[in-house]
Amino acid sequence: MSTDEEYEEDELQALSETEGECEDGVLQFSDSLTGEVKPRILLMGLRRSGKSSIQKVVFHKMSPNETLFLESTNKICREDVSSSSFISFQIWDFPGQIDFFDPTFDYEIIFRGTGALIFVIDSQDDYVEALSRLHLTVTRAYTVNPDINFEVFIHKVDGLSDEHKIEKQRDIHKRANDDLNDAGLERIVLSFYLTSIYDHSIFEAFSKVAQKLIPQLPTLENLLNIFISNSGVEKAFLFDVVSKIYIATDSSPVDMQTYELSCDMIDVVMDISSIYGLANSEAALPYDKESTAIIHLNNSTVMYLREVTKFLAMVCFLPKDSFGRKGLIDYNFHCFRKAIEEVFDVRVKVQQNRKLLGQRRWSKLTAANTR
Ligand SMILES: Nc1nc2c(ncn2[C@@H]2O[C@H](COP(=O)(O)OP(=O)(O)OP(=O)(O)O)[C@@H](O)[C@H]2O)c(=O)[nH]1
Repeated sequence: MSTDEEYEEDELQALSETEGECEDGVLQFSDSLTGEVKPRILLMGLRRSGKSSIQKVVFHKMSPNETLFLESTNKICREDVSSSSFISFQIWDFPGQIDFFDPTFDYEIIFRGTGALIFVIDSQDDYVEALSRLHLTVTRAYTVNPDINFEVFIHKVDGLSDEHKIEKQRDIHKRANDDLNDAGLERIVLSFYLTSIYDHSIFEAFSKVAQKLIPQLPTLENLLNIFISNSGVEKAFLFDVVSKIYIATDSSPVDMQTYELSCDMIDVVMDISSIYGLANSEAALPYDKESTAIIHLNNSTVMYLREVTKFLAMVCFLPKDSFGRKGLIDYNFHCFRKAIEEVFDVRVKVQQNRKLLGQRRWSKLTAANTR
């Protein structure tokens, strides 16, 4: 074990002891010592900017209107998202008022294991304070861990006209980057997204954030490219059916309408299956190996959904003519699924090895502490 890792574990151990009284789902550190280490996604931003709403809508299927009744978060809330074999990370929702100068908040430990930091800015509010907070957060995080992906969600854009949205994005982009340039930190890259929980933009933005944390992404894209070019398909997405995050697509550009249609198709399949398709009513998901759907659109395009793994589905768009060769498409899909399984097998093996290593470290640590 490297000295760095030893140091981090000592710190985590100390912190887990001080955070001992946390409730379920609220910050606890011991898992990272015993089990698989999942990349962290931090949700930060000012109070009421919409952090908890984003988490609830994307990962808990909460309807956007219900978020009006969400109470303010006053503790760091951690949640594991490991619904699919590829999407495996933790989301940490921070209370808006977190103070970097508070000695009990050890931001170094938190940032060290972070994959992405999402900073939420309420676009319907004055964002001067949010921008200075963004600057402080990003510079702190970058000094601890320069590998973090910094993602800025310009949120609640549902109330703005298209012109206004672009204007705000340009202004926020300019001001945030100017602040970084003034501090001599132009090497920090911020990515900006216009988001709202009232449409699909939040799912699209989260998809892009999650994709950056999937090490197998180039392989998946490659497989999708091979699949579409040999099957007469125009566009294919690989979806996590629970969150409707697309974890990969082929290399042609993504058009928002296609993405929205795919999300709607997944909703239709899940809704119909949960009403009519469940043989065993205790099954966790109304989705299994038999799940498949074909929708003919009125513009001669066919949408085709197939199950790939327990939690992944492929949704593709193809012209009606190409769908005539369904046998070929199904054969190619079969090959695609086999390849995905192989990628998945490698990942499972790596995870098992990591877990073993973690358990060994944990027993070493506890043995050392009891001595
Ligand atoms: N119009 C609009 N309102 C939103 C959107 N997202 C969240 N909200 C509203 O913003 C308010 C605050 O949302 P929260 O999710 O509680 O905000 P938060 O950032 O978690 O707040 P703290 O827990 O205090 O840090 C709620 O009333 C939400 O309904 C959005 O995309 N559009």
